[in-house]
Amino acid sequence: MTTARVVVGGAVFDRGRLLAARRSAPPELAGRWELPGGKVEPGESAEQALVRELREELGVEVRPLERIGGEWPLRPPYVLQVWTARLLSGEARPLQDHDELRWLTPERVDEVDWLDQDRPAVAAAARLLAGAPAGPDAPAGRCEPRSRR
Ligand SMILES: Nc1nc2c([nH]c(=O)n2[C@H]2C[C@H](O)[C@@H](COP(=O)(O)OP(=O)(O)OP(=O)(O)O)O2)c(=O)[nH]1
Repeated sequence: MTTARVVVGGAVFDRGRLLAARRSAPPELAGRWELPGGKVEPGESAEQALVRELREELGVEVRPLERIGGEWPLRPPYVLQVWTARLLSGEARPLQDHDELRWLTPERVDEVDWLDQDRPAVAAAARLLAGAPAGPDAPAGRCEPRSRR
């Protein structure tokens, strides 16, 4: 049996909005929107990987807050786990893997064509951002709905 490898996605919050990133590659995913992130490397925690990936891909510094409950299969052996994160500094730019970024308020989160595997986590993130309970799989603690920088 192959061990699952984790891809960590970040539900990045800033001033009441969620960051969405449009993939530019590979061809089968290009044009669809995701929670930016990437593969967790050996010896790294998911939070460390998220901080590294968002620095590389978007040029921002974030602080991971908490994991959104659940895990979603990607192409084997990868599974997607999602963490909420607060934007600490930098202005997000599509430096790598993406060709467009958008900051979405919770009401407008459905405006973009999310990858199917991201949709449950995006819905949970939008509920957290709106200050509502995130459902049965929600993390026990509350996530700060709005960042204060
Ligand atoms: N980052 C990210 N990847 C996702 C999401 N949903 C989803 O299906 N994927 C897929 C796309 C890729 O096949 C894989 C992650 O690859 P990646 O290209 O973002 O990761 P990486 O930066 O570590 O990749 P690499 O260039 O080092 O190979 O997971 C998501 O929400 N975030």
